[in-house]
Amino acid sequence: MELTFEPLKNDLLLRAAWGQVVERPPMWVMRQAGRYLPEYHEAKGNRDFFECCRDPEVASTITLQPVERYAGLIDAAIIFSDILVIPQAMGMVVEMVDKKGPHFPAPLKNPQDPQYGQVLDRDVDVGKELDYVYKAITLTRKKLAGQVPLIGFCGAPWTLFCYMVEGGGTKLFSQSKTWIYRHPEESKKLLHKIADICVEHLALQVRAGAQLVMVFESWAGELGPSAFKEFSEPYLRHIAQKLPEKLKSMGLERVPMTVFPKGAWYALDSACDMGYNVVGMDWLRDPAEAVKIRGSRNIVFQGNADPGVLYGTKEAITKAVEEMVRGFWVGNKGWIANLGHGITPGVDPDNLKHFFEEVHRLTKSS
Ligand SMILES: Cc1c2[nH]c(c1CCC(=O)O)Cc1[nH]c(c(CCC(=O)O)c1C)Cc1[nH]c(c(CCC(=O)O)c1C)Cc1[nH]c(c(C)c1CCC(=O)O)C2
Repeated sequence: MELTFEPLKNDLLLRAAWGQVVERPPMWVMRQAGRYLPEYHEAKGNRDFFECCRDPEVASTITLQPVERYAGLIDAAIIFSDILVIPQAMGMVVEMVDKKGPHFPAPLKNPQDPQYGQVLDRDVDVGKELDYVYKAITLTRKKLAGQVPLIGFCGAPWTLFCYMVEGGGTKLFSQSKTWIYRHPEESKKLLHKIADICVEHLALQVRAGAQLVMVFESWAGELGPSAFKEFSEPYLRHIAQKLPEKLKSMGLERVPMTVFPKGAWYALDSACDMGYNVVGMDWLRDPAEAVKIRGSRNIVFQGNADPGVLYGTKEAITKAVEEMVRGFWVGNKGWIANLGHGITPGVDPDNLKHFFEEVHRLTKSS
């Protein structure tokens, strides 16, 4: 049951993500639909964040805002949703506290916490629980009318696990570390359960119209190399392996897959072998060094300017773009221009325009 939409007028992102030679690098930025845009606040009004995610009309409107503002420059839309919809689908309560971020009133305390057993045993009907995401994706594809491809996403198991046990953002990761270093087997059971739900959620997003999927491992950098190998990598691999199988069983074509193991600079080499087409990276990594590590593998990089450079001058932004272009843009392939993490509140939207224009200017004839 494949839905049909208007053909893509701009498929640059998809061609680049498959590793093809392209006329210029595609570009978009993480969190491009968000708080730095005045029109975002207008569309959101005084609604709660998750209320906006659950309303396909509002979610699609917000998704389209950067595509409209940066028309002709931006090469992708990313569905307005959140990584924390998976813990919600698993039965946990998650609130978004204004200016503070996500809050779980009842995080998973330890393996004896009855909620842990409930979350593990629960037979999650992902299609039903997250139906609003799929409706928002389908509606967004219709509204996009082929302008640019639509990206679907999920949080990676380790990152979602952190939120589920910490109850929100954290600097110490004390609960997450207590779990993995005191209860490794119980932690892995939960990570595995989350990974299976990720596969299902991504597959259903593709069925609804997502044309590339991205897995956000935002807290990868909290793990050292060996803990990453044990508590993050196996689940990232699981997703990359199972998603194409799942899509096939649903009669759907495969889509390019991106992994973003933020902060895990030591894992770049293995990230190139995890089964993903695209590997995202933050600004701690020098582009030319990353390209060296990749070697001859047909992996595409995504990133990686410091999002904070957008608080700077136009000259500073130009310099950051020049560094990326010099390092990443070799042989007219292998790079999707982006920031190294999400765009932050308070950035002047015109500075993002300058960022996009400079990527264009500096890559058009090379
Ligand atoms: C860790 C994480 C979350 N959510 C997400 C991640 C992974 C990426 C990353 O590492 O940043 C992913 C995400 N969140 C959002 C998107 C939408 C699409 C897009 O990129 O434009 C995406 C891809 C919207 C959002 N998700 C959220 C907002 C802000 C909501 C608001 O206050 O209006 C938006 C636009 C809220 C959110 N959601 C989350 C946090 C920590 C916060 C709050 C604080 C913050 O942004 O610093 C969890």
